Amino acid sequence: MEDGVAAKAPPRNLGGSLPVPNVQDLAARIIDDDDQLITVLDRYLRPDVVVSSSSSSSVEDAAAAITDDDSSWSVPVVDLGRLLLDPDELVRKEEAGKLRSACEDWGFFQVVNHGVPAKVMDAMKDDLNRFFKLPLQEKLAVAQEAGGVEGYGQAFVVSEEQRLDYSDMYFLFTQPPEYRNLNLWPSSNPSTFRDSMERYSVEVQRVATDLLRVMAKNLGLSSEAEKRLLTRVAAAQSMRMNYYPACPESHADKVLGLSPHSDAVGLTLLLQVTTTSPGLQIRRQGRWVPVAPLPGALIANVGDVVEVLTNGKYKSVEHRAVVSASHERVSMAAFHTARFDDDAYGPLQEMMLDGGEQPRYRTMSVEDYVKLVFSSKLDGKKHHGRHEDQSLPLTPLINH
Ligand SMILES: O=C(O)CCC(=O)C(=O)O
Ligand SMILES: [Fe+2]
Repeated sequence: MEDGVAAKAPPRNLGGSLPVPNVQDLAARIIDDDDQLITVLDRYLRPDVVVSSSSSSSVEDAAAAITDDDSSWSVPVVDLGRLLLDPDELVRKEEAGKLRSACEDWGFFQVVNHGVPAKVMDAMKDDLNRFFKLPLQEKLAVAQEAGGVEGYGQAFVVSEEQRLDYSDMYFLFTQPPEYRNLNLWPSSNPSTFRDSMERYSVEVQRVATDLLRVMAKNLGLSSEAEKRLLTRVAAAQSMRMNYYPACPESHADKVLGLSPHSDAVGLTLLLQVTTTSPGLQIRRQGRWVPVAPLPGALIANVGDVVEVLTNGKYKSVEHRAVVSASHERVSMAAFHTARFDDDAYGPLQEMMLDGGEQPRYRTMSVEDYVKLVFSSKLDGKKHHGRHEDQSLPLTPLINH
């Protein structure tokens, strides 16, 4: 992708999901009768999963799931204002050190003081809450089309046997503006949705870019390699908006809001739209660790693409969402990626040459990679992660 060249609309044949029931609608019609529930929720039940703390109704309860240890289980916090703007270089360096260890050791961190105006965040949250509260028929005005990935519906359902996630989602390409399919953006209800999304999207892409610049410095990349990192990781953006209805008490710990997965993108910035009800958990040292929503923060996480570009120095981390017995929950993930016409995802030369390392991941065209992602189910860490296995033949799909 050359600078200044107008982007073409994304390919329309990226794959799609099998149609599934609307979970918000299903939850609204559920009667608290155990026999009936088992039938209605059959495809959502996870006999193989122990969902701890899912029935907790408050942030405190979720945090309490990790009481035996201490703050070493809370996700690190990075202050972006301090990182970029503090007049004292030592302070900036100290914050950059925090970002480095967050990337190397956690793969997840909360970003505070990020400069996204509170009114931009609040308007986005309000419009999203309003959207999900609309009657089903109105939401279906922006429903996913058969074979498409954008719109209101579900993603990653590839078989009738698959266990389903207890959530609905609304997915849109947001950056560059040429990627937008405005037919799938509400125009009149909520009437401010498009405007809120435009403003929020620009701000969040700026936060991703700021973070990546410091990450490039932390990795010791040249300005050339930094540019490549930014093009591969923050040239495009899509939003996945998630709605998790409350689930009857007797079943809330038997379903999952979102299956364990790592994000198949460069860098994710997640907004916990609902801050009063926890749900996000990350896998760390074999345990599921809840991430308590910090009001106003964005939660950043390293995606599979950054893992590939850094040749495994920064690793993506598995996470999932659990549901509450008493509260609905809304979240919004901003995914940052390359543009579709960028050539390929693969380890950056500089990330290998420095340590004289071999590439540990295959190089794959961006479009093939995205198609692979959308045609699979969410199932832990995979895609490029799979190619880390040294026993796999390292056959580049395309050379570059
Ligand atoms: O709802 C959450 O907290 C997690 C959402 C998420 O992981 C995703 O949309 O990829
Ligand atoms: Fe995710």
